[in-house]
Amino acid sequence: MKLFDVTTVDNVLEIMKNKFKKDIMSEKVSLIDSLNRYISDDIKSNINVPHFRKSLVDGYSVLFNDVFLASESNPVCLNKIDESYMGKICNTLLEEETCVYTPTGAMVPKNSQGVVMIEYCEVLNEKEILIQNSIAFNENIVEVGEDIKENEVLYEKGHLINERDIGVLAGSNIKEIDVYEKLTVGIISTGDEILDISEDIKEAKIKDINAYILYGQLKNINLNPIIYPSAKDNLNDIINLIKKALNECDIILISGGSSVGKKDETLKAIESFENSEVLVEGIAIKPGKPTIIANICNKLVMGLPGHPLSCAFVIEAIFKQYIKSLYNIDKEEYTLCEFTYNYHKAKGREEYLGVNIGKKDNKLVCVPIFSKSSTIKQFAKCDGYIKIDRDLEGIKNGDIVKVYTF
Ligand SMILES: Nc1nc2c(c(=O)[nH]1)N[C@H]1C(S)=C(S)[C@@H](COP(=O)(O)OP(=O)(O)OC[C@H]3O[C@@H](n4cnc5c(N)ncnc54)[C@H](O)[C@@H]3O)O[C@H]1N2
Ligand code: MOO
Repeated sequence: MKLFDVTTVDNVLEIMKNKFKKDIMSEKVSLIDSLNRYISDDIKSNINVPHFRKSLVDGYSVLFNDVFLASESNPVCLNKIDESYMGKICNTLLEEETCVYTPTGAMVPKNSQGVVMIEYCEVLNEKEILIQNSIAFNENIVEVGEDIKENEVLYEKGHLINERDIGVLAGSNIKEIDVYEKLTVGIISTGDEILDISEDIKEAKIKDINAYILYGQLKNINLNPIIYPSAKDNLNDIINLIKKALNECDIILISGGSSVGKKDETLKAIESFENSEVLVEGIAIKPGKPTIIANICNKLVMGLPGHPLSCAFVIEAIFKQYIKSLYNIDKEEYTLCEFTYNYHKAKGREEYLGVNIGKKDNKLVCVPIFSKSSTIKQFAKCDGYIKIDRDLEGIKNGDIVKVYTF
């Protein structure tokens, strides 16, 4: 009976980083195409945002001394000398006892010392406005560069651009971004029981989950995933698909068949290649132990466990770390939370546990979400996961843990 000779996570990462070093080139993409890409250079703002003083509300620009005593019972009458228009320069300067109508977002007069909201103003006629409320100095004015300063470093090299970032970049007049080139990753699901997306459920067959989760996980980290049609548990089928993927991809991920069952063909398929080398056969992690790491023609080929939860965790905890190392990113991103459960684990394997984050007594807390490795719904609902060190025997209620959020 074959038993796995498992390798620790640190050793696995060392092997991957040494064997599959790559110089990742940089390319320029349009702002919209920079979503979910790692930037290959720092990005600075071209401009101040806003680049002109503007009003936060619909109201009247005023001088502070004119209105600071104004109230409903003691209103102040000001002369309306102009209006500011959206998108236009306002050159008018305020003088004592004057005001300028300023809609939300329009430029305020250069010497404006605040904007009184229209709700607190009564229009007596075209020229006279009754101000019925005071304001603080410069209230309701957005100052030049208040949001973003010209030349401010917005994002550092290695940052992954998200949906909010592209808004920041658009507002900062950035049109093109330097990002790391995408590596192409082939996804091959294996198993007699696996149905492709177009096939309906029949017999004891199941729909392919792994290919789709893998696709999403890879897409989110600057990679170009290709889903190949699934392969039966047939050595030749798997070999042929690997050959095709070797021609088209930089990395190949094969899910299923990495364990010890009699139909588990991934290892045999890998070993059938002349230029192949199996580097890791089993990792000291839970879930995800039956993971294979191999080299075929100097390309990384991973045999991932078929169970969806295990497959997804190997990508989160191992593969993503390797990919980040290619972009020279060593920053760990996590949220510290108090663990609210007494969890026991066996020593010897690093363990990953999905968690949900909540708040208790103004503290961030997390609760573990338990599910079998064959399931996926609970995992999809987790806010993130924690890693429990190989040598620990568990975590106690009240311990502070790092939550790696999704
Ligand atoms: N006797 C033992 N049995 C198992 C062991 C073991 O050590 N001894 N390890 C278990 C662990 S842990 C895992 S994880 C799985 C890994 O199995 P394989 O990688 O060989 O994968 P399969 O046997 O092909 O499939 C396992 C399971 O996952 C389902 N599956 C496979 N591919 C997909 C897919 N693309 N989408 C959705 N579900 C998929 C498959 O139908 C099976 O139910 O082995 C344990 N067994
Ligand atoms: O380790 Mo398996 O990878 O738990 O299901």
